[in-house]
Amino acid sequence: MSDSSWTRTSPTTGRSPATAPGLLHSLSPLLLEWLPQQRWFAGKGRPITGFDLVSATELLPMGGRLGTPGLLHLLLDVEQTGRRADCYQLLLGTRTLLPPALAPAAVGQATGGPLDGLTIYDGLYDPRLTAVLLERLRAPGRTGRLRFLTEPSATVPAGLAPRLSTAEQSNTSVIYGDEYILKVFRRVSPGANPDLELSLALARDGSRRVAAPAAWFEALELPEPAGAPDGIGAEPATLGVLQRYLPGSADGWELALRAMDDGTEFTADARALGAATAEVHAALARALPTGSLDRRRIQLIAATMAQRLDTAAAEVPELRPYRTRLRAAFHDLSELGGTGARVAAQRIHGDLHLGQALRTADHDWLLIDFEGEPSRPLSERRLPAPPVQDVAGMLRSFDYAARHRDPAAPTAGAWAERHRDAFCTGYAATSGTDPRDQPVLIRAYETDKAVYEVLYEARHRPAWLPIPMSAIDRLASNPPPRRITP
Ligand SMILES: Nc1ncnc2c1ncn2[C@@H]1O[C@H](COP(=O)(O)OP(=O)(O)O)[C@@H](O)[C@H]1O
Ligand SMILES: O=P(O)(O)O[C@H]1O[C@H](CO)[C@@H](O[C@H]2O[C@H](CO)[C@@H](O)[C@H](O)[C@H]2O)[C@H](O)[C@H]1O
Repeated sequence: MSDSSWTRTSPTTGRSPATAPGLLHSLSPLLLEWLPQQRWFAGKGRPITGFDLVSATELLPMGGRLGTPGLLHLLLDVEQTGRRADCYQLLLGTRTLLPPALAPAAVGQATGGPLDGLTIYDGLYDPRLTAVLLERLRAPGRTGRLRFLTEPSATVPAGLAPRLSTAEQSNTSVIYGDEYILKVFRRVSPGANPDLELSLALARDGSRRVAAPAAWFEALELPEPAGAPDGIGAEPATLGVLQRYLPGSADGWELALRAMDDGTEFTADARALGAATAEVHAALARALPTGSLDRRRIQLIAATMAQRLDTAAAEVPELRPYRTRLRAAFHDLSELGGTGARVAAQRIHGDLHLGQALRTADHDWLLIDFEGEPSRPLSERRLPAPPVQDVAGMLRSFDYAARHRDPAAPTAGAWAERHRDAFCTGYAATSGTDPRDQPVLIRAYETDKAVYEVLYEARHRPAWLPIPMSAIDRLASNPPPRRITP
């Protein structure tokens, strides 16, 4: 590969003139090694073949006095196996000397260009830099192509102490003084990120089921890379959201596992979570556009699900013997479309599972992370969808919790059934619509989710593959969700 492929830049980048020349040239060799090691890097296993600098903004001058860090904001298109893959957001710190506490954040030492001799590191690890970011978020306005906005009803105090979140996550979050949490999106697409769009709509509707956004930032006027289906474009791209932090909260996954391990019941919580989910759905339907799916759209969804099954089966051989029987669920969905039935659709969470529900210190359930399924294009994630998709996600999650220690444990099936049932009962009592009365829809969405999970586990956690495989086995023999309680 020629050196020039590493230094190619868009002619219309939003970088500040002081940082542009040679910037990518000196960073490329470091990023080539560092990026694939990051948890949030989505293109693992495929070689990086080029970088394209979309924008570069100095938030704090680089190469200042000895010991003074600089902060450089980058949007970087990564090309893999010769095609543009994703755009990533990097907040790079620069120092002449890296203190030992920041060693785990090191990216490497730059040679040549404007960064020559400086140590480059992930700036989100550095409280001095994340304190600067909070100050920038508190003051609405523009810096280069970055725009910082605040929610008028929120007052974020100055000087809150930052710390990097240690949660396992797809993005990177910084907690400020136990009052606010800033999620910095790593993979960036044009348009409002549904995590901001939905949380804001819910908070403005008065919902207490969401951590209210107080400030956010976005990228403006970015060039559309040639031939990129989901590249950075004319619409502002959400880059980060500062939301209320819920100290002392625990997520539904931890709580369900604890209950499972202790042999205690979690059904009252499951019921309350079903009710909370129904409340969120009602608020989303009030606040954002709704619609109904016609025959063509239902059949398209069914065909897409069948396609995803084929893709997963091509990669995971364990799935192949079940393919024909699983397809029946998608066939039935398609037939449902053929009957002329219209299915109500609205904005939904899109990737709901127990880890996306936080139980506060006051035993109230809130939902977080409205980003949708990260592997799907943003445009698709923002379409109205049947709320039963979220219900199916949560039902899958109770099954995961039950089978987490031993997928074949004799008690697992009954535990899962009781909690799935309690969730549906809570949902039905609040919404007036019982998901168990939509067996074709719920079976199709549950099957689609289980297929997604098989692929997810095969790629990320192969030891967990038996968990969704046990569901595949069950779904292939077609029992619709059982109603235990009325
Ligand atoms: N508002 C909040 N209050 C307290 N903890 C939170 C809040 N939002 C997120 N978290 C914690 O951070 C973790 C990751 O958040 P999430 O939004 O799921 O990030 P990602 O989309 O990067 O995976 C959550 O599992 C939870 O532990
Ligand atoms: O955390 P994300 O929103 O990025 O979601 C991805 O990772 C999840 C695992 O962390 C994965 O969820 C699956 O495992 C969970 C237990 O760890 C379980 O509760 C979920 O039901 C199951 O789907 C999720 O699918 C994936 O998109």
